[in-house]
Amino acid sequence: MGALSQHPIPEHMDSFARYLLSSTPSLGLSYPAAATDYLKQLFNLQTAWMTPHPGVAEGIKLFFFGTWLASCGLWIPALLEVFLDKVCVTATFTEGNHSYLWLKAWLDSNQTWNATARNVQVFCDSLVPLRPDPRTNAIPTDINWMQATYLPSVSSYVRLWYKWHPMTLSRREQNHSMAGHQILQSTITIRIYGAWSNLVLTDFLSEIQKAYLDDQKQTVSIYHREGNFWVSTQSYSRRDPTSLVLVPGQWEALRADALDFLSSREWYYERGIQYRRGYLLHGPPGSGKTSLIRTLAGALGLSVYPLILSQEGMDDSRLTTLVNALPKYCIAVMEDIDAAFTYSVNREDKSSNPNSSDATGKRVTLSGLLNALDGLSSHEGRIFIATTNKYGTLDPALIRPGRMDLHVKLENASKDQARRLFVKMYSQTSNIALNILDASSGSGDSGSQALSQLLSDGIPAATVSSRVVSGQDNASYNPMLVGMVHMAKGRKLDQSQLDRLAIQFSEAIPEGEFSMSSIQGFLLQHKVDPDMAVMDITRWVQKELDARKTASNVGMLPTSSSASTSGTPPGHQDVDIQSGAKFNDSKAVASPTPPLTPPDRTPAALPQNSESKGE
Ligand SMILES: Nc1ncnc2c1ncn2[C@@H]1O[C@H](COP(=O)(O)OP(=O)(O)OP(=O)(O)O)[C@@H](O)[C@H]1O
Repeated sequence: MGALSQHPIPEHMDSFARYLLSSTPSLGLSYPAAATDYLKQLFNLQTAWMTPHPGVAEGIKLFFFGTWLASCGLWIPALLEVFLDKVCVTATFTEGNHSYLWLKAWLDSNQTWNATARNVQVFCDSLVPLRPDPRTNAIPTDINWMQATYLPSVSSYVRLWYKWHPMTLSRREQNHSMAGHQILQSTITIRIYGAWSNLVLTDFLSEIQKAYLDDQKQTVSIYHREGNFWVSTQSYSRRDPTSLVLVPGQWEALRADALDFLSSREWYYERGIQYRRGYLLHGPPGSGKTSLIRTLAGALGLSVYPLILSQEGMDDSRLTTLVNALPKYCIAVMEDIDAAFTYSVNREDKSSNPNSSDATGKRVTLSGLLNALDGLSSHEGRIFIATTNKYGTLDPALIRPGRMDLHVKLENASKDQARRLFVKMYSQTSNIALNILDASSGSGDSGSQALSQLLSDGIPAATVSSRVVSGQDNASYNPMLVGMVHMAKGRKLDQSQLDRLAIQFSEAIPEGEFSMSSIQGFLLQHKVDPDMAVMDITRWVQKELDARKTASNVGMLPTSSSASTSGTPPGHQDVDIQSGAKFNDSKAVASPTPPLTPPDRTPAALPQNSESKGE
């Protein structure tokens, strides 16, 4: 304590002690003697403690400075965030969500981005629409050309401009668990600077959505099931509706009905009717059911969601989950709906077939399917399309109006369809593909070199083609190529020559005997040689009919392919989508100028809410 007395009591402490003693008489101290001593000791003790070794004092200062700096590291970014929140808009786009595809389509079509992109990850996709080459500003014409698209590299920043606003993009990737699978999920965050209101983001979103929709006009996306989710896995170029050779008016009527449905949301809401539409496409194999769905999806600009009812692991509850997870405005497809149930698709037939469940013991039941189709969730703009080759076996409850509103019957090729398919195949616009392996050029890949070799061996193109495909080979002829060879450009036909050959061709095709796909297959064998196709058709038809007769004799095939079509399910009449006449009446359908009445909204075509499901 001796050291403590070295420190003189400061003036202000003295006055403070006086004040303290006057205000706290309970301490029982009298100033100055005892109290002064007491305070002196107290003060000296304190100052001694606060006057450590100079090195320690510096350390303490350093400690406080470090703490201050560290707190700056916390509050400066927080303050910056508050500031940026005021002047920037930040938005995140996660892979798997539609908005991510919008952003990607916008980036793909953004010329500044494509011309200035650095530090990027490159993707190559043959189905992305071709963009002009930034160097030449021209669309690449080489048909092997695949469009490269860029995304910012992971963890890098990219700077762009959006309508006079600086913008940054950054991309992250994270492992994400989905239905037991680890999926690498990418997230892109954009920040638009100088955006005082959210309107800039609204503008941006509508711009990127438009870019996506513009792309979608050229391709159709197909989604697939991953557990209980839908993921986009594929896209394909839209099919030109004119390449689909149907009964006149059939395509136009179906398309008009679907377009009218898509623009009739209010109509459905006002009447309290589920805003959904169902189409049932039925007809023999190869009559174009799948092609029609794809073409329709392209024409409507909707994505396709296949509901594969017989897929392993699919049961009622999963089906309902998947149907509920469908987005607004899409096409859900149930192909070969009859095959979903290995027993008859009829509620009366309750015989439980031991083969009817998959290895997991799960399967979809008819009641489950009906419940999923009717569903409690909103069906906002969904189009359900089912296909079948066995129309007659389907349960009436499944295909009644309200579930399957329009039944579209596709048939084996008529003479008229065969003629139009021929014209389509050999019209000059389709010669584009024929230039790929132009043997006469002698240049190019090994395929065309092989063909050049054949030609230089003195075998005329048409001879090789026809000998290989027409089965005229004799023992001494050992073709080096089996199947259709693409020899050279086809003979150029003017319209009258083409029409004349097409009529000759169609006259050899028996009405309603062959599927469109088998005729297409035949024509593909002669794709550069229309004359040979006409010469060979009679032989081919006879061969096919003989083969059928043989097969039917051994009990493998019905004598006529028409027998394989379906019939009409009990209690149901087909609705002709054009005229309201029975769809079974092919003559009415084939009328060259079908009346295009408005899509049916007759009471019969609307859901019968009162009808119980799955009874
Ligand atoms: N009406 C048609 N017009 C043009 N091509 C057709 C037509 N029908 C079928 N094809 C062609 O035949 C092939 C098979 O057609 P698609 O798969 O659409 O038939 P499908 O009726 O769905 O057959 P399946 O019942 O066996 O699934 C396709 O290459 C398609 O282009």
